[in-house]
Amino acid sequence: MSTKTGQKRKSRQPGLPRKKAKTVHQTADELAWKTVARPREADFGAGYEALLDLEEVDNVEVVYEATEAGKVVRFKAASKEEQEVLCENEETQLDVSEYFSAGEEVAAVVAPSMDEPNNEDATQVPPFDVENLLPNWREFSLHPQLNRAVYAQKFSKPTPIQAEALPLAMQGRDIVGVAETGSGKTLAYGLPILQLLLTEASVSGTSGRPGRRPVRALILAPTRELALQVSTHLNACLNSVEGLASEDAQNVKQEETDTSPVTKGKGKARAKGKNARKQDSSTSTSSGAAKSKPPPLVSVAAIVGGMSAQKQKRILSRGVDVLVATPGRLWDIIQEDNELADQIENLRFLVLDEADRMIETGHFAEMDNILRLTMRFPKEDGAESEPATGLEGSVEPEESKEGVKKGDLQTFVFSATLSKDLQRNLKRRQRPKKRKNDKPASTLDDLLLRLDFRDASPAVIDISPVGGVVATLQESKVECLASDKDAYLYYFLLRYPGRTLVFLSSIDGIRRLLPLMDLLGLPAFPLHSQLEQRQRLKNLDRFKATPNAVLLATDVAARGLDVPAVDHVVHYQVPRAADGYVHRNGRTARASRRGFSLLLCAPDERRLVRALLGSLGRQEEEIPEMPVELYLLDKLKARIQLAREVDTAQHKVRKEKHERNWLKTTAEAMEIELDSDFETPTDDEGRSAPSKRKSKAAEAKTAALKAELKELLAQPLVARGISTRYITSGSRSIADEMLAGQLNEQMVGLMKVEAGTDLVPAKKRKPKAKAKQDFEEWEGLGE
Ligand SMILES: Nc1ncnc2c1ncn2[C@@H]1O[C@H](COP(=O)(O)OP(=O)(O)OP(=O)(O)O)[C@@H](O)[C@H]1O
Repeated sequence: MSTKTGQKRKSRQPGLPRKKAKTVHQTADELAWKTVARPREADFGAGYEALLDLEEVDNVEVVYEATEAGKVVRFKAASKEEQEVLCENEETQLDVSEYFSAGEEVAAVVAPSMDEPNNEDATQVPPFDVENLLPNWREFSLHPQLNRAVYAQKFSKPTPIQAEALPLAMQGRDIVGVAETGSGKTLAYGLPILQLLLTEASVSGTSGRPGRRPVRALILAPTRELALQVSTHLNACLNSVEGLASEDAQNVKQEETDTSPVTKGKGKARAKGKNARKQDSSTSTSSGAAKSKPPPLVSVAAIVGGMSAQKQKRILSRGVDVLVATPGRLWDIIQEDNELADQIENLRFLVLDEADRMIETGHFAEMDNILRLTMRFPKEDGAESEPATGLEGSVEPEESKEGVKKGDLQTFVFSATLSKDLQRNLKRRQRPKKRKNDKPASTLDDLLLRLDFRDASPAVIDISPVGGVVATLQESKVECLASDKDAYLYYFLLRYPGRTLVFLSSIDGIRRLLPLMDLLGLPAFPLHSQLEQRQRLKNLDRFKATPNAVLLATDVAARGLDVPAVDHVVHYQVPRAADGYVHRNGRTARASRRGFSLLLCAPDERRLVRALLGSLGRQEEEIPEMPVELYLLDKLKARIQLAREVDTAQHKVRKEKHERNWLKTTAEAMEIELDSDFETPTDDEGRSAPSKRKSKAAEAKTAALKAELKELLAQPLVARGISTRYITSGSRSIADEMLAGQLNEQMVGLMKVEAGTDLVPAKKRKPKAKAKQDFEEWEGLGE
């Protein structure tokens, strides 16, 4: 399955004789697009192949015509058919560079392609030996394709949320699922959806289905990254049997069928898939199967921002069974696509993933509009909905024992942080009762209570840990002055090497910290909303690929991002709300792996920490303190001080150069000859002596500071009591530990330990001394 998000369009091949081609006007969709190789510079690495595929088209001329509706684009293509269709969208000219520079505003689509391996033969998927290979999944009777995918991804057993949600979802129940971050919620709702769609498609087949296939499942996600991730995750279940074929094929019956198109992987495996396809076609030419490319059995696509409306429509028109979308972009498309609106009205599955975040991203209105389409009877302000009429499907619905009608919409709401109150209200479908002086119900309450659950009593599965803490997460904190946070962070990074995600509350903070990290020789990458999407993904990729890398991020990275192997999360600033703390921590300790979080808390943030933990039903003292060798910390402070000076000096030199260049360029543009008093040129020749001296001095100062920093960084950081000259002397001999490789590589004399293994319990705070008069006893009036 291929994914396409960008596009490169050639209007006409140079040198093509225009007159010879018989041209007709076509829409962008009707042109004969061909996939072209992705340039190396556009390679974002594993997991993000979805973001850019290129297409080109030959023998097409683009012409602009003025109409009453404004300027429109027409495509003149050499073709046999003589038709003229108006293409109204200027976006059809979008090319790759526009896509990159357009940042957040443009839309991207991850979508199935017809020329990739498809699972058309899923009806012939060989039986899977679930008894022996996946005994823990046996009871769910998954479709063989899903069993194979689960096996290929080495998911030996369902996670607790999956184990609870799957049977209920397969009974047709609506589900409100709350489980810790990284606990496999995506498949908890994804597997039941794919199970039903694969089973239905296996029975009915797809090739014969006429017209546009309707969207059966809609998954709404709050961020572009999360939506792409969900779609990739689900696609992996439809395709990823590659690993199985190579590693464990001998265990699986009818192994030869693993190389059928049904079992091809996506993403990295695509190249292999193509080769295999070539072989397939060479061996099966008689059947002609390789030539005809029917649509995939079940297709998953994400509409998340990044490309033209034309392309999105084209993807949808090919038929998408599971649509993963962010609400804003989806609503834009629905407004222009009545057919899609109809399909949303007749969905089989509706999923809200990280619903609470969707409100924060400001998509309330769009999400509300989309949800209205899914209601049986649009209702006012959360009023109780009417019961189902039974007219929804062509088949008479059957009552299940829970009162759910077969074929009805099933709604799944999942998050790691849905409040207990909201869960109860969702279940009862009640607005919280308003009492006098009550705060208004939250926007999220309002929104979710608009959901028209078909299930009289949606199942609530809440297996979120008490206080939001994942069992494999070790938390800690350091109380320090705000001005010392850099030093503590530096200390942490050297003391406990590992992949570390540092959350800051402002982009300015990231911009300040980044050069410091660079000067201190730490591999750090930024991630925030002002970076172009391309850069964001690139940095994420570098972070994944670099050992001990540091990602400096705002809360844009707090939810849903499933970056494997994040060892540590550092809250450089305390998050503003409790769920922010839970979700940030959730980027580590995922899928039962160990993880560690450190909260850097300045004195003025302590109240916030107390409130935040209080709302999670916890106390400040529960979070142990990270031990710090103050002797070494002082040495690190000296390094940081020097690095700051270098940064300031460099900044000054850069600023001066920039100003000189600006003056020169402006003068040239205005055709003004600058007075000799002005130092205009950037080259040394034309500049005045004092100016040259000044900048030379600044550059020399920077160079000297840099040399000083280099020297300081080269000096080993030695813990107190350790002799580096004679490793068997000093107050502690480190010879044996050195030989055993037990020592930290950055800090001489400290043991190599994982973060979290040497924590000290937090100090109990003394209760504030009561005011004196409290202790003075009334002794009555003297006689
Ligand atoms: N049964 C399983 N066994 C092992 N790993 C699994 C299983 N199911 C999913 N995973 C893996 O666990 C990781 C986390 O899954 P997922 O992203 O669905 O978590 P989540 O609960 O949605 O997290 P968040 O709340 O942060 O969005 C993914 O890398 C996924 O591949």
